[in-house]
Formats: sequence, structure tokens, C-alpha cells
Amino acid sequence: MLSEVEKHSSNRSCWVIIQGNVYDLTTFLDVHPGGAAIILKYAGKDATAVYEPLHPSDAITKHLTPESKLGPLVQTPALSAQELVLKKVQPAAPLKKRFKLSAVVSIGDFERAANQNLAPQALAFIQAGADDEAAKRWNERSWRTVRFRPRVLRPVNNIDLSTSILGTRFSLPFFISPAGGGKLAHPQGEVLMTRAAARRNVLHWVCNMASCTQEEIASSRGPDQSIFWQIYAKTDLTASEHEIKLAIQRGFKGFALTVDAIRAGNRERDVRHGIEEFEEVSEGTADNSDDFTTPDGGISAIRAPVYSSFDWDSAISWLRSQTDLPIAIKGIQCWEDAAMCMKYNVHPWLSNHGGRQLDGAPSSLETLLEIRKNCPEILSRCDVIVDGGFNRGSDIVKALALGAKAVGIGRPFLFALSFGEAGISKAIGTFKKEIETTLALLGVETIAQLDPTYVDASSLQYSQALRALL
Ligand code: HEM
Ligand SMILES: Cc1cc2nc3c(=O)[nH]c(=O)nc-3n(C[C@H](O)[C@H](O)[C@H](O)COP(=O)(O)O)c2cc1C
Repeated sequence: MLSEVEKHSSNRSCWVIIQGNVYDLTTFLDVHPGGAAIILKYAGKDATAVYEPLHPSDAITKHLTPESKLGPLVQTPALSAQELVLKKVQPAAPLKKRFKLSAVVSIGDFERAANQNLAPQALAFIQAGADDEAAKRWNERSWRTVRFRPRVLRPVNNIDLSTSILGTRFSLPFFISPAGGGKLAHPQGEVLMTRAAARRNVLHWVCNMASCTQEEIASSRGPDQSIFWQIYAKTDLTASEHEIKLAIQRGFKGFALTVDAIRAGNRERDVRHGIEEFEEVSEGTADNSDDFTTPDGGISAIRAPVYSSFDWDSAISWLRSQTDLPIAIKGIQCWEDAAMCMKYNVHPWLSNHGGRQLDGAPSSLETLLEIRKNCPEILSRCDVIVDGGFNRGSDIVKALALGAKAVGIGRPFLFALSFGEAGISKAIGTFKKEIETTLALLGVETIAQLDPTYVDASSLQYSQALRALL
């Protein structure tokens, strides 16, 4: 049990969890080639995320006695990750003033509200992008470089936003993107997203790192509600196979394999949170200039290791051996990989993970335009999904006009979740209203009527040069 491990957190008794097993490293501390101090930092905790990149795979068998292995951690992985995440969030000080839902006017206001209402560490985890967060900023700004070419004197009476995503019909062309840590925003977590999605007939593409279990989410579904499941392939592929099997039994109607995160991105906003940067200096203060240890990776570091040996052939045949349901590959960042999706009969999901993985990655707009230029048939043969930086309905319309089938929304819905189900519902309604207004002002009534003539993306090339300054 995790609570038992936590009791052994000193040099008198030092237990550490690595890859799901508990080790007693007390006697190993003095002979550890990396020194005792670094291990003691993780005493009583899970050190897998920091251990793995630093050690050869046979380090444990070579350097530890068999008795050091106390056994597997008795707990489901989903629960232990969740417990760890929630433990890391310092309780927010009681709020004197809370941002109220009725004051939210735009999607951006949900982030302003979250800044006020959420615990700072939860906020840092959700907001974080990789490195200097340039990709995260560019995601949003790149869409702003596209302008519309409205048509006038066209009858616009009934606007219909319904569309199909991977073969299932939904009322709106955007969806709740898979994003872990819902309970950081609201104690009930992702089930509230599922419920709000049911009311609005919007897709909730559930994340396998969700803080609610697959079962809780599946059973909170409304009648006839279709939800999809996103997976990371875990190093233990049989665990992922089991998860997919259960998802199929529980009625999930589509899958995504996320491929842009075989390592966790360097999310410094998350890592920096809570670090005390200054220390009192007095004569005799120890010189610690050779202390090369860095703070643990914040909440982002708490995740199961991802299987990193797939190539296209093995990944798709593995997925196909598990399910016949439609599959999207999430994290496509160039037209060549989108063409691979088409070749393998899966759907490309153009995403840079909200700028959380590789800073310098293209925004989904750039990848979409690459596809239009180099291999436009992808757009007719696959459902091309895009995400990253969408916080205006008008930007969603730009993506649809350029050939995207649906748009994923990540952070805005996490911020909205801080208001519970009502917040999610209001966020969906806000996007919907903005899309309807945009379509009316463009002179179209349905998504099918949109095409690239309604937008002009030519100024993107000039803005690209400015990206470095963002
Ligand atoms: C399961 C117990 C562990 C064993 C058997 C072990 C073994 C080793 C070995 C053999 C090395 C030398 C690697 C090399 O030179 O290639 C090493 C280095 C190191 N280990 Fe561990 N280790 C353990 C746990 C940990 C933990 C929990 C941490 C915490 C983060 C850690 C952090 C480090 C660091 C920072 C280095 C130095 C890496 C470098 O110099 O680049 N180790 N360890
Ligand atoms: C806090 C957070 C957690 C996320 N967790 C996952 C995840 O577990 N799996 C995944 O495929 N994508 C994950 N994403 C990425 C989102 O699915 C999506 O690609 C991204 O958030 C879109 O960018 P946006 O936040 O600007 O809308 C996460 C994003 C955030 C912000």
C-alpha cells in the first residue's frame, strides 16, 4: 500500500517505488553510484519517472540483492497516479472572493476564473507548456493570422452545426479533448464533463489518465451518448490491451492512440511551482554548488512509462488486433505522417499536445495547410482532427473551412470544469454561439457549405517569422 511505503522515508528506512515495485534501498544508499541524497529525495515515493531515464534496464538486477525487492505496490495504477497527483496539490487557502460563473462572458474568462479559483499547483499543471511555452502561445496566435472572406446577401435562416466524427453523429463540430487531472479542477472530475457533453450531444473523448475511472465515466453516460477513449500504449502492453478490451465492453465507440508523448515534455512552469528559490545566507552556509539535483518534475512527471518501440506497422497491427472500431492517431505534426495515417486507414489528429511536449512544434494550422498543399486527398479520405489553442468559435470555423472534420478543446474545458457541470455546459454554449454567429456573418448555414474560399491564410507566412519573438 502507498500509505505503508510513505512511512519509510528516511535513511533509517528508505523504501522507493520503481516501475510498480517497492524496494528497500536503506543499505544501498551508501553504495549508490549517484549518491544517497538523490534517493532520499524520493524515499517513500514513486521514483519511476526520474529513475528510468537515468538508469540502464538491468541496473536493479545487477546492483540490488533479491531481498531488496519487497514486492509489487498493491494498488491499481490509475488510483495510485491519481492519489499522487491529488496529494501534490497543496490545498488552496480558503477563498475570500470567488470568480462567479455568471460573470464569464468569453472562453478566455474561464482561465481568468481558474486563476482566481484553483489551487496554484493545479493551475500550473494545466497551464504548463514545454520549455519556453512558445508552441503553446503560437497555437493560439497562428489561428489569429487567418482572416475570413465573408459572403453577403445570402439567405441565412437555420444554422445547423451537426457533423459526424469517426462515423458517429454529434450536434457540434468540436469536442472535449482528452486531458488528465480533472479532479485538480473539480473534486468530481471528468464525470461532470461526460454529463455536460450528454446534455449538449457533444463528444467527450476521454483520457486514460483521467482522474475518474473508466467505469465511473462510462456509467455516468446519458442514454444513447457516444464517448470515445484515448490511450497511451504503456510499457506493459498487456495492461493497455486489457484497458482497450474493457473500453469496448463498456461501449466506447472510437479510439485514439497518442503518439507525441513517449517522454514527458519539459514543463518548467509545473516543475518550478512551489520551489523556494532563495535561502538564508550566513557565514558557514554550506556551499552546495555541486548539488546537481533538479526539483522533481511537478505533477507532469507522475505518469506511467509509455511504450516507445512502436513503428507504424507494429502500432497499427497491434491496435487492429485489439479493435475494429475507428482509430485516430493523436499527435501528427507533418503531412508525411498524416499520409501514413491515410495509408493505414486511421484518422490523423493534428496536435502538438497543447504545446506541452516539443517546444518549436508546428501548430495544427500549419500541419493542416501542409496537408492541403502536399496531399489534399487525406482530407477527403480521413477525418482530420485538429487541436491546440482554440478559445474562439471563429477559430473553430477557420479550421473547418480548411478541411478539418472536428476540433478538440483541452485547457478551456479544464478551466470551465472548476465550475462543475454548469461550467462545461456554459463553455460548450459559448463556443456554439460564437460558431453560429461566425457562420451567419460568413453567409453559410451548415458546416458542409464551408470551404477554403471563406478564409485567407496567406499572412501566416509573414507571422511565422515573428514566432520566435512571441
Ligand atoms: C533501484 C535502485 C537503484 C539502483 C540499482 C541504481 C543504480 C545506479 C547505477 C548503477 C548508477 C550508475 C549509472 C551509470 O553510471 O551509468 C546510478 C546513477 C544514478 N542514479 Fe541510481 N540507482 C537506483 C535508484 C535511484 C533513484 C531512486 C534515483 C533517484 C532519482 C537515482 C538517481 C541516480 C542518479 C542521479 C545517478 C547519476 C546519473 C549520472 O551520473 O548521470 N537512482 N544509479
Ligand atoms: C492538463 C492537460 C492534460 C492533458 N492530458 C492528455 C492526455 O492524458 N492524453 C492526451 O492525449 N492528451 C492530453 N492533453 C492534450 C490535449 O488532449 C490536447 O491535445 C491539448 O490540450 C489541446 O490544446 P489546448 O489545451 O490549447 O486546447 C492534455 C492537455 C492538458 C492541458
